[in-house]
Amino acid sequence: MASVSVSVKEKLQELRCRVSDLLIDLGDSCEVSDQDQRRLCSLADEAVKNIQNLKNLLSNIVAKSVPCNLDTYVQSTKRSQKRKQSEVILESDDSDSTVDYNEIDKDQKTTGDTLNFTDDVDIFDDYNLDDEPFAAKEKPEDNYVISTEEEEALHFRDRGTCKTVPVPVTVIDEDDTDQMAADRQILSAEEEEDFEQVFNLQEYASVSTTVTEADQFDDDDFDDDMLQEIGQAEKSLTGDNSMSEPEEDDDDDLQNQPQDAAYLQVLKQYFGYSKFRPMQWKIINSVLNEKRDNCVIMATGYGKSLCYQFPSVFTGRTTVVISPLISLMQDQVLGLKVANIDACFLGSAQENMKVVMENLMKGKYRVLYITPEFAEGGSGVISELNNKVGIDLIAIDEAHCVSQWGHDFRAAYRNLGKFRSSLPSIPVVALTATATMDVRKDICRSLHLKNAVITCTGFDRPNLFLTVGPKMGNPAYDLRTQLQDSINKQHLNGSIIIYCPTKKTTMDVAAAVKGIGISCLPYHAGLTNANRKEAHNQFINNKIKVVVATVAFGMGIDKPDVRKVIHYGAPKDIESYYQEIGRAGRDGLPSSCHVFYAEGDFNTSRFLLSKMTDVNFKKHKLKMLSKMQQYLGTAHCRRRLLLAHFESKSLEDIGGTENCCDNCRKRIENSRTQSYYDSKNWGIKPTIAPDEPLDYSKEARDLFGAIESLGGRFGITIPVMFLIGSSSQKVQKFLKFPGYGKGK
Ligand SMILES: Nc1ncnc2c1ncn2[C@@H]1O[C@H](COP(=O)(O)OP(=O)(O)OP(=O)(O)O)[C@@H](O)[C@H]1O
Repeated sequence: MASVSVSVKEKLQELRCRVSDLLIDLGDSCEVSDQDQRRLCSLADEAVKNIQNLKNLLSNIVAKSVPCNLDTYVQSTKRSQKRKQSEVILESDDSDSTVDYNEIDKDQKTTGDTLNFTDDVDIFDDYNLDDEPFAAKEKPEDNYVISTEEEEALHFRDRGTCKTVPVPVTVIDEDDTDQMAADRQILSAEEEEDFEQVFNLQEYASVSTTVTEADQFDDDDFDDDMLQEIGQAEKSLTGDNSMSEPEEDDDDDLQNQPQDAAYLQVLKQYFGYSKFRPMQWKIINSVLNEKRDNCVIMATGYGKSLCYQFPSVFTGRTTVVISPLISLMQDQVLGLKVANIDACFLGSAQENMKVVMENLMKGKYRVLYITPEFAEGGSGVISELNNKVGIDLIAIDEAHCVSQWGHDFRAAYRNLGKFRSSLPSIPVVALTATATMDVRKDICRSLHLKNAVITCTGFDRPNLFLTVGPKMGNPAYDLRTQLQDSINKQHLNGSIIIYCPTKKTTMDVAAAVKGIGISCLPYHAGLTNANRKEAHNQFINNKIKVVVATVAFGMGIDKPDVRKVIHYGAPKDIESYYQEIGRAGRDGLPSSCHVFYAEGDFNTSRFLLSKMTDVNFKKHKLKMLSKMQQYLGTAHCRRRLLLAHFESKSLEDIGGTENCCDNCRKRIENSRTQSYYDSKNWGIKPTIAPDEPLDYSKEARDLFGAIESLGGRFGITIPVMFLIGSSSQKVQKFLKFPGYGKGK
């Protein structure tokens, strides 16, 4: 008998990756011959049979050892690596990239050794979460043991009951072997964000079964009423091209600034700001002087960090910050140290843990960062800190992770309510940039906030210009216009992030960008830690102006001069999109956000959703997906559509200007043309009505009619020539066919 090894799970993971890649490729493919269709079908049938065999085998193994539902087990292989992990292979080449288990050090394990988890081995908080934005991580359960035969069979070897299993290996592209080897080397890179969607869905699905009726809600879609309201607001604003200013620092009334100059002095001395932004002081005051809980929803880049960093710098006590990412915490600690504020984090990447703990208890640090997993088991440390030094507040950053209905659910966040209850006298401040009404309620309820002050600054980022365009599938061709500035000028003023949905697209797009003469680097979880750090540093330090990345890149990026965020492929949902474009224009200067998309971009998501068993959750995710589709396809103001997801208030004052979005700009230009025609009394109408979406249904019907009439044998050119009644030789033989010249 042998413990089930990481490589078994990796194989399963690879299998999942291959299948998902195939689906993505399929989404983009256009024409497949009948013969190829048949071959594909028979290969797919064969693969399905083999997967069934694999499931049966796993079923036997699992039934012997761990009582769990097989489907859940197979589908959540990735999560299982953390939850039921029995071995971890120690890394050799890049200590940063791997697990830093104190327990391993003690046992003096060496590279290549395996570590069997037992109850005494506490791996809490020991994953490097750098690349695992919101991976659920839980204390592993006991080992379970499988036979050598079973394990070998799981390695897809031709043995025993598993004779038919080898097929998945043949599906792996040779080109991908390096990539997979890289994936194997780094435990944290297993969290491949290409499949984040799959895992999130599965995790949601498994968790959502525990949702009580009270937890469920009906999320409003962008229904007709809402679109009508948006349309009316647009009409009322047509012609107004003044740029609405962000509600920003100008508001200097008494409520926004402290009476006592001592606060402003600390603000200046440590943070370098001469005044608080609106709402910052209100939150700080309610924590420091009223000891109130707070739920803070602030637009991206508004200044949430100061709200929790300031209090303990002022009092000389400590603030505990719970944050989802080690890299984010490392950046923040570094930033604070530069400002001469002592800070630390407790987690795997912390060296000299003993010294840090001693200093912590002596009151050296103003800000202590921990992960939610640490909080789960670390309330003892925190209450000791409170007794010895005093804690001003517990801040829960990215608090939307607490909600299953948000876009980045993380299981350990769900347990922070218990952590909070164990320290009832310390005020809690939950902060996020993206929370709908229901997510806000979920945050307050799950974190057990008491009589919380709710602050919402509004979500609008008026300096971001929003546009959408078709994705033709050739990145170099598609991106050329968007990157024109960079091509023309040697030194682009500001930086660009290009987001792609998969690792493969990331590499393709990066190659295309390089091909058109712009230096850039890719960033995704399949690269080594060193490569990712390199890309990150070069981007932050302006050595490269363009980074092409999956969504793994960006959380905590506070680069002020990102001038463009481009999505090459539809974003996952509105909330993720809002968060991702939040990295543009943080200095408040005009910046733009463009999405290239094609209808097929949603195919994979739809397919995955169709497999979900939890009806309510599936419904919710489908709504989120269709909202994103509506955003991309709308002829109305995109900004209002985007904000309508978060705001319940009237959107009349928002957007509608030339600098708002492509649709508003078009509408204003058209209305100008209309006025011009009117002033000339020419009686000619512009071809496009100023405030109405265009109806091309007749043209579409005619085109389909022409395609049908011609027997569906041609591309688009011949049917169009046929429709317009062309006299070209090419359509001469079709003159008598029904529909010829119908579109003249
Ligand atoms: N009172 C202030 N005056 C001037 N600048 C400020 C003030 N407070 C914060 N900032 C600046 O605002 C920027 C954004 O701050 P911060 O990173 O805290 O935003 P955030 O709300 O956490 O954004 P995100 O949700 O996108 O991470 C930083 O560059 C910070 O220096």
